[in-house]
Amino acid sequence: MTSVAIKDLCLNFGSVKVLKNLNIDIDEGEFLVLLGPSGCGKSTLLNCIAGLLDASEGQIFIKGKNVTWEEPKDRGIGMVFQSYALYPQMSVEGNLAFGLKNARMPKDEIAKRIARAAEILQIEPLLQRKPAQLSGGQRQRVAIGRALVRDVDVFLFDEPLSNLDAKLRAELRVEIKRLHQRLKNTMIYVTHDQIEALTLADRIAIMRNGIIQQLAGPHEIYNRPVNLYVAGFMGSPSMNFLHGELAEQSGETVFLSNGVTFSLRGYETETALEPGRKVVLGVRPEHIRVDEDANGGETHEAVFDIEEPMGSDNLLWLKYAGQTLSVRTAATGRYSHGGSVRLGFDMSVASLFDATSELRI
Ligand SMILES: Nc1ncnc2c1ncn2[C@@H]1O[C@H](COP(=O)(O)OP(=O)(O)OP(=O)(O)O)[C@@H](O)[C@H]1O
Repeated sequence: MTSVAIKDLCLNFGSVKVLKNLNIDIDEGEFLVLLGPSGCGKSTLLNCIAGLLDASEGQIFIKGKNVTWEEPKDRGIGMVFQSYALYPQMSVEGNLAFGLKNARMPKDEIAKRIARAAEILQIEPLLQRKPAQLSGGQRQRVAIGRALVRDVDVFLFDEPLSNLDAKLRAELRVEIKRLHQRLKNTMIYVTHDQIEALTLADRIAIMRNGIIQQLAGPHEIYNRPVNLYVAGFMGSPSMNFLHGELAEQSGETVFLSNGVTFSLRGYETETALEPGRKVVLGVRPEHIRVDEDANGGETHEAVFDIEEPMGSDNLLWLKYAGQTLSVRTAATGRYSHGGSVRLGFDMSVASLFDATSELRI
């Protein structure tokens, strides 16, 4: 069943169109991540769903009810902000109880809900402390608790982990995933961190300039990006892009780039690969094999520039066909600047894009 439906949603700030005709159906219990660069409209979309901003056009439905003009408190949503938004003069317990007291909930029900949230989030020992006496991670847990006690259908998170250091961010990320598995609420989560998006999401909506570029599962987005933008945005370091054109040689379609020929054997597409078409070949750093691993099939000689050890593996930066390539490999310390490295490209996991439309072929 659909939990949140966004229909033809537009939002303008004066003459600036920030959200452009968005349509999304979010299933009950789904974890949807809104991902994109700063300024693409993620928070604006979340705020529209929350009712903190009014839509300029279109409608928002939550559990089948049109909530486009409902007050935030009547939408059945709980929101968690990056800034925690806790009341500094109140204890953790006071912060958790505040909204419920305002809604005139009976005391014993409030106590029951706080006890449950505190148990789920493991903040029982902190209930009498003030926010200033908590670490960043503990504060964010309390902020999540405040949404939890409201017993809402939909949780909205606006970059909840951005203020935390890397280690804590990774820990809380796992806790949020666990929380979702336990509660099975619908969650909509804004971030610009692609690791958070890939690890948490059932589906990711990649946004750019107020438009959704691709809405799909993490595997699909990473492996079959619909256009050059999504391909370049997901993955660190970015997918390698080689510019060139399609050609036919000995009855086979090949890719030519700066005088180098690549066989496209293994590349799956339903589109005709017409010779002469200008294209961009995209290959992820982990999909290029080096040296002995590259044996078998077509190989290419690239020139080694530098190596970046990443702990679990290494990044090699190479020059090939006048372009820079990054390659992720277990091999280390073997190469010297200017030396040659043999490469094998696996076309079954590569991406081809039309150079003009930038769409996947
Ligand atoms: N109140 C406002 N008035 C005018 N323009 C605004 C207002 N709020 C946001 N914007 C603009 O709308 C665009 C989208 O902003 P939004 O905060 O939704 O982006 P975002 O993707 O969440 O970015 P970030 O990750 O930096 O928070 C930006 O260009 C921003 O400058």
